[in-house]
Amino acid sequence: MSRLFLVLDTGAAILLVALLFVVYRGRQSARGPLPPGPRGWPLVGNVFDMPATNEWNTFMSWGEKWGDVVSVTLFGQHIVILNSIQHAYDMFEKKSNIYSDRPAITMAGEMVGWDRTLVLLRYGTRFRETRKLFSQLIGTRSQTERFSQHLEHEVHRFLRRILREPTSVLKEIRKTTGAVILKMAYGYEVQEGDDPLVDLVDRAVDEFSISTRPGAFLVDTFPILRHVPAWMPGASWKKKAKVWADDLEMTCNVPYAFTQQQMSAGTAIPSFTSTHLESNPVPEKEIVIKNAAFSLYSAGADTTVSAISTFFLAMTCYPEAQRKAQAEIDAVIGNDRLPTLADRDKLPFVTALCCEVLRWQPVAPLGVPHCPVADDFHAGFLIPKGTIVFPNIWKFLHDPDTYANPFDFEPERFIASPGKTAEKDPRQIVFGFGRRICPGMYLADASLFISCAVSLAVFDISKVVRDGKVIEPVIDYTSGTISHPRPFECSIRPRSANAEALITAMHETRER
Ligand code: HEM
Repeated sequence: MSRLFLVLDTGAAILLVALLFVVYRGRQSARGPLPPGPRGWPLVGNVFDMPATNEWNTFMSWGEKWGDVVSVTLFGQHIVILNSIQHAYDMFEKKSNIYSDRPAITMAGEMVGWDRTLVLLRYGTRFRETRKLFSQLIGTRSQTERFSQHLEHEVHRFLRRILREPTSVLKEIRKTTGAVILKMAYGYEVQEGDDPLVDLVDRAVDEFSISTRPGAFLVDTFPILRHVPAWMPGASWKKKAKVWADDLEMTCNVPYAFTQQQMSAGTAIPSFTSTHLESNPVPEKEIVIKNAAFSLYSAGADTTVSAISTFFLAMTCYPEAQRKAQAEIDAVIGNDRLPTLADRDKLPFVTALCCEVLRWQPVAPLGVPHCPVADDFHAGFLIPKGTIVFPNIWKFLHDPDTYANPFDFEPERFIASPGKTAEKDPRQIVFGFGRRICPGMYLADASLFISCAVSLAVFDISKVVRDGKVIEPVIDYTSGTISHPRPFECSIRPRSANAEALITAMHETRER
C-alpha cells in the first residue's frame, strides 16, 4: 500500500513539476523571443522530435528549416542547437563569461558520479584548479613535446602488435591510447595481452557516452525522478545508474591507489599523479588531483581511439590519399627509419591527412554542451539562463560554405596552392570553444599524427578481399557524446620486406 502511495506521489510530483515548467517557460518567452524550432507538444515539448540516433543529422536538417540557432524544449528544459560556427565563436568565446558552465546532468553527473571529472565540472573554483593542473602538464605544444618519446615508444609497440595480429587493429588502438595516457596520468605500464585497467576504464568511458546522450534519460529533465525506487516498472535506468556508479568509483580509485602504493614502495614512475602528490597536498587538494588524473584518462583515451580508428577506415576507403601520404614519407624520410614527431613540419600532406580525419568524421559530433549562467540575448533571441547549448560540430565541419565537397575525404583541401587558399583548419573547431576548449588538444593532435605517420610508413591498408570478393567497409558511426566507427574490416600488410624489418628491428624491442 505504501508503495502505491509512493507511485501516486511520484506521478503527482511529475505533473506538478511539468506544469511549473510550462508556466515558467511562458514567462521566459514573454521576456523575448526564443530561437525558432519544431513545434512541440504541451507539457512534453519536443520529446517526439528528438532523434534516437545520429542526432547531428536531424539537428542539421532543423537548421536548414529553422536557421542557424534552433531551439527545442524537453519538458520545459530549453535546448539550443547552433548550426553555424560563427554563433559558437560569438557565444562561447566572445561571451565566455556567460557561457562557460556545463548543464547539471542528473543521470551522468549526479547519479553516476561523472560530475567529479573536468568535463562535467560546473564553472567555479574547482574547475579553475583542475584546468590549471592540466595546463601545467599539457597546456602548450612545447609542454606536450616532453612526451614525444613516450608517444613514439607506444606507437612502435603498436606496430609490432599489428604486424603479429593485423585483424585486431581496433583493439590495439584502444590499448595504445590507454597505454599512453595511463602512464602519463599514473605511471602505470599496460601489460601485453588484455590489461585489466584498460578494460575497466574503457567500460566506464562507454557508459559515460551513453549516459550523456541528449534526451536519453528522462531524469535529466525531471531530476525529481531520481527518487523513484529502482523496483518500479520502467525504472530499470536506476539499476543501470547504480552499476555505472560502482564502475566509475572503481575506475577512479584503482589506478590512483596503484600510484600511491608505488610511491610508498619508492618505485613510482614520474607521472601526473605522483608529481602532484609529492608536495603532500591537503586532503581537499588531493581530491582535485585524483579527479583530474581520472579526467585526463577518461576524456583522453576514448576520443583519441575514435580518431585513430577513423584514420584506418579512411585509409581503407581512400587509397589515393594513402598513396600520396606514403609518397611524401618515402621522399622526405626515406625507408631506413620511421617518421617522428620532430618530422612533422616536413610532412605537410600527412599533417593535412590528419586534419581531414578529424573533419571527415568528428570524434565529438555535438561537442559537449555549454550552459549560460545568466540570460543572454543572442542574434535577437532570448537564450534563458540554464539552457543546454549544443554546438553542432558535425554540421560546422560539413558546411559547404566552409568546406568544398564536404562529404569527400580530401586532405588537399588544407594545402594552399597558387590561386587557392587552404580551407579552415578543423582543429579550430573539433576541440570545442572558449574556456572549456579541450585541454588535451595538443596531446591528441600529436598522438594522431604519430600514429598515422608511422602506420603509413610501414603498412598498406586496404579493403579485405575474401573468396575473390572485395568487402566494402560500411561507414557507420555510433551515437553518443563520443562517436566511434562501428567495427569494420581492413587488410593491413607490411609495405615491403624492408618495412617489416624496420618494425621488428626497432630499438626497444622488449615486450612487457
Ligand atoms: C581527437 C581527440 C579529441 C577530441 C576531438 C576532443 C574534443 C573535445 C571537445 C569537443 C571537448 C568539449 C569542449 C567544449 O566544451 O567546448 C573536449 C573537452 C575535454 N577534453 Fe578533449 N578531445 C580529444 C582528446 C582529448 C585528450 C587526449 C584529452 C586529455 C589528455 C582530453 C581532455 C579533455 C577534457 C578534460 C575536457 C573537458 C574540458 C572542460 O570541460 O573544461 N581530450 N574535448
